[in-house]
Amino acid sequence: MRRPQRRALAKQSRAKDGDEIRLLEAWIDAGKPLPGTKPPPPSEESSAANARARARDVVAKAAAGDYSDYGASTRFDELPLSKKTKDALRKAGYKEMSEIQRAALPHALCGHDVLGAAKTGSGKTLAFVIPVIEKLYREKWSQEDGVGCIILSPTNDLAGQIWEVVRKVGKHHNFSGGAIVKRTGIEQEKERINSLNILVCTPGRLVQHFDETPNFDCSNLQILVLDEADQILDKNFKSQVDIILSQIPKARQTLLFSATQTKSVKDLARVSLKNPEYISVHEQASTATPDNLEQCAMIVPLEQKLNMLWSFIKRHLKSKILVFLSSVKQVKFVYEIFKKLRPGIPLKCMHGRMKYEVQQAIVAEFSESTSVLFSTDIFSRGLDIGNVDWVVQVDCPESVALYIHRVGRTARYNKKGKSLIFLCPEEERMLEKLKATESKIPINVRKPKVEQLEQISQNVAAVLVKFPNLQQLGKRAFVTYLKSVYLQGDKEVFDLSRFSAESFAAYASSLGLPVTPKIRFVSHKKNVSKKDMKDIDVKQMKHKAEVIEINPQVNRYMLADDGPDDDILYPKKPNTDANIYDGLDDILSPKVPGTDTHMEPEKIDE
Ligand SMILES: Nc1ncnc2c1ncn2[C@@H]1O[C@H](COP(=O)(O)OP(=O)(O)OP(=O)(O)O)[C@@H](O)[C@H]1O
Repeated sequence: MRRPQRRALAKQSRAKDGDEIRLLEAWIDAGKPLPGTKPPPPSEESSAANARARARDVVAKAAAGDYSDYGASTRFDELPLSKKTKDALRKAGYKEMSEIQRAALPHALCGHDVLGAAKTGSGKTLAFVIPVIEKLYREKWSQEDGVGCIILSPTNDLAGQIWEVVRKVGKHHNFSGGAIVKRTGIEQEKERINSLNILVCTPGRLVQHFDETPNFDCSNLQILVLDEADQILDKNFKSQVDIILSQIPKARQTLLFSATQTKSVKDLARVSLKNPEYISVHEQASTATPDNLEQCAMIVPLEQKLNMLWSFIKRHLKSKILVFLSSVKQVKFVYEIFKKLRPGIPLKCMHGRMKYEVQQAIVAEFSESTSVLFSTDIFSRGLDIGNVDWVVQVDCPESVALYIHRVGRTARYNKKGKSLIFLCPEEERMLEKLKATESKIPINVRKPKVEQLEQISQNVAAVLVKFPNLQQLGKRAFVTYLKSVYLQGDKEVFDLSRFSAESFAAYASSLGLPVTPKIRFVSHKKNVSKKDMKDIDVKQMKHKAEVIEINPQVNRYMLADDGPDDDILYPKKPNTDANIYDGLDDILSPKVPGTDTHMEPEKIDE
């Protein structure tokens, strides 16, 4: 007897939806902002009761055919959104819109393409998630309609986080979807992917489906979203993004968001935006980083970095600290050594070679506890962890943009935060870049307090004697650090030839290593160029490597010592942890009904 009742309720709900959709469409059309317009500054703060009454009034007027210009709204409940979305937003505690949401939502809701830029932690995710949900709702999208929206993110972790926001905002709707983030279950996923309405994934994983999943069909796609758009459109993702763009319809809405937006016309031409709205809410701001962020830099010689980091942690035992290092080996080594030395605060580490589930567990633990998390750049963009007190950059970021994303893991959405960057004297050019007027980064340079610096290299050396496997790891950390400097494109900042042989020896000693690992620079007889190097079988070359010298002047490629293949130097590619694009680790998590990452189909409005 329950079934007919459920069916009747579903029918009733659909009829109700139909009425609401008609109202929303009329409202969106009648009150839509003109192209190129920005919202007026919000009027004087009114009381919460007034705001609620104003919102009720706006909705009642719309129902009576008197449509407001929602482009001036300050609250979510004043926008032409479905009741299901408004209820979910209210329950999640979202009432007032942030600047980027005020500016972008009215345009995105009425179907414009949007290119949105706003500082880190300013609420860009809701600015694209809400229009996605609303568009599919107004199109009466159902499972049978297949993939209606693709949201591309540069990493699995960020895809998972975006999916959680989609789930939260869409919880009263009937769409299916998921973050495509786990390798296991690909076969199961292939069977289901065509019935998912919203896919959140990295470009690499999506391409894998275009290649491997028979009948994978995106011909009905309504919206494409690129989060961290500047990164998705850069050269590392180019071939994957080109494949995706060739497989999806041109008649679609496209939303691009990032804290450091691409301005390259060539990049934008690739995504074929139609009369896009360029929304850059903080363009006139005096800083490119959050206002509540206090930033400082210290010039620290390479061999003092570990001492400095240790001393910093010891002086901030009650803080939540996120530490960026340049490679997986660095992260593992510093984590293992500090764990043995016990600074008096819980330590964690995260990098792209970990299983997605492990990463998720670490992120969850880190969100909830006072601790130190050592991480590669897998964590630098988009991830939203509450209450990070400090971001410490032990190794120099590859660009000013990456610096902005890394420090943006703290001081999120009106919260306060602090950041510290260690720069070697050889990398001072980066300091000039950060301090340049156009970078708009208010950074103070502080002198390290020598009296507060604890020298730990002897303790580290003692740990290495006790745990020989750590000695091997230390050696790898040394090699990969040099390798990462060598691989960086910006040679004004990253130039191994500026470091002396003595500083390498001192650095090795600071890592507790009894001797400086031998780094082999292969000077190829034929003077191989970087371009030609791509065609060389690096493994084969390794066996007959002509080891010459540590001489950064020669036109050379560096081969690591006799370690495993991942220490061989070869041109930078996507899908390596150093580059944070975890394409190879992209794994799909199938959205099986009943699992908690599935938007339940056919759920009736509560
Ligand atoms: N209108 C709002 N009211 C209250 N909190 C909000 C609002 N919008 C977003 N937030 C919160 O602000 C935090 C940052 O939001 P979000 O992750 O979307 O920032 P972002 O701009 O995408 O940052 P990034 O550039 O680092 O990716 C999140 O915890 C989110 O829940």
